[in-house]
Amino acid sequence: MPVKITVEKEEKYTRARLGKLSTPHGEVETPIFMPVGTQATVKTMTPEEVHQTGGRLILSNTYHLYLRPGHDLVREAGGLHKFMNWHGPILTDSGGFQVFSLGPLRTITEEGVTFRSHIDGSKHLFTPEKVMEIEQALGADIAMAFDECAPYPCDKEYAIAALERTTRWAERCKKVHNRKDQALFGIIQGGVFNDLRERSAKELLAMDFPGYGIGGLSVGEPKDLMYDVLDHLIPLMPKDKPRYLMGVGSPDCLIEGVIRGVDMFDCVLPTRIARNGTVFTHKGKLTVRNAEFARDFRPMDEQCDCYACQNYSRAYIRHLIKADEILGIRLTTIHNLHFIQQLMENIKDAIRQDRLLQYRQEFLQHFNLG
Ligand SMILES: CNc1nc2cc3c(=O)[nH]c(N)nc3c(CCO)c2[nH]1
Ligand SMILES: [Zn+2]
Repeated sequence: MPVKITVEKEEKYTRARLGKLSTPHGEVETPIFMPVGTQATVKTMTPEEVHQTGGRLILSNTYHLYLRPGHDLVREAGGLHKFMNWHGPILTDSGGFQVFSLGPLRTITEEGVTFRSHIDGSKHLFTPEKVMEIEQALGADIAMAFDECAPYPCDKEYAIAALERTTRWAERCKKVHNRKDQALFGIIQGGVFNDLRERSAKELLAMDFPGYGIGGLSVGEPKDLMYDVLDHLIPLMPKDKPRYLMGVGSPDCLIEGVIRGVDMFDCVLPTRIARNGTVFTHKGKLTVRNAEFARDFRPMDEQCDCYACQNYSRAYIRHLIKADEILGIRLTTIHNLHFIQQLMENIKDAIRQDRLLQYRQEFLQHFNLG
């Protein structure tokens, strides 16, 4: 069993749980936030900085690495861990989401998805079998099955067709996946329809994957709708397998997801907004590039002990960003990754003390959303 979760403690008043996820590249604590390293790098960070800010398990993308530099090259390099010098666990997404977000540039058939590269417009076909070949060549510890992520909103017929295809494609992935040191996770679909979610879960649970992604969410649906899907779905999932809510999320969604029993998260938000000069602080979001901070010599977040907040002022970081100096977005990225990982540490502490609902209250009080 290359990947296994051991639940250490269930929080008394919620479905939250503290766990250990063991993988061929080491053991990590859950709940866990995975920084996104789409093209085999967490943008602007060295692996040491990703680790320093609290990152332990990172995500990379099959779609992007297949197109550039190519999975054969990564295999020749000795696999993704060696290629990018990250020696902790890695998870690769299957491209299910990426090719579907390509919109008109792609065509879905039972065989797979034909799409045009966003890089040079060349034509490609992703089938479940092809995606498994790519993910096995990349060599991540966890490989996601090739799925069809239905958009939001979509009518029930569309969600049914996408769910049924996702189940058939999951079978095809399982049939050809044979890398023993890599865990294949199924992905539950079903849109925002609880009866379809139940059906997708049942069909995929019957295939006995070692872990499950919860797909088709964080695609523009209202947060309350996402929470409602989780409230209905998670009780149907086995307690001894990891639950990975794909593409989530913002600080409030991380807390709400943990409360509902989610173990794993990934989201580009912290690193993406950092590159736009916006950071999370204990008092909400702050866009440090704004003129109001030109002569503000305080740290970005006065309660933060990250490298950026301990050594640099808002004025300096704003100056760097305005001057297009790369150090600027490196510092905002260091801070945002540290902030999110610190939030996960606080959440784990709250689970240990059975006070996660109080922690939610305390955190959301100051952290004005938006
Ligand atoms: C940002 N929101 C989001 N929703 C997602 C939904 C899916 C999904 O349904 N399937 C797959 N394979 N990946 C997904 C990803 C990429 C990973 O972050 C998503 N990302
Ligand atoms: Zn900081």
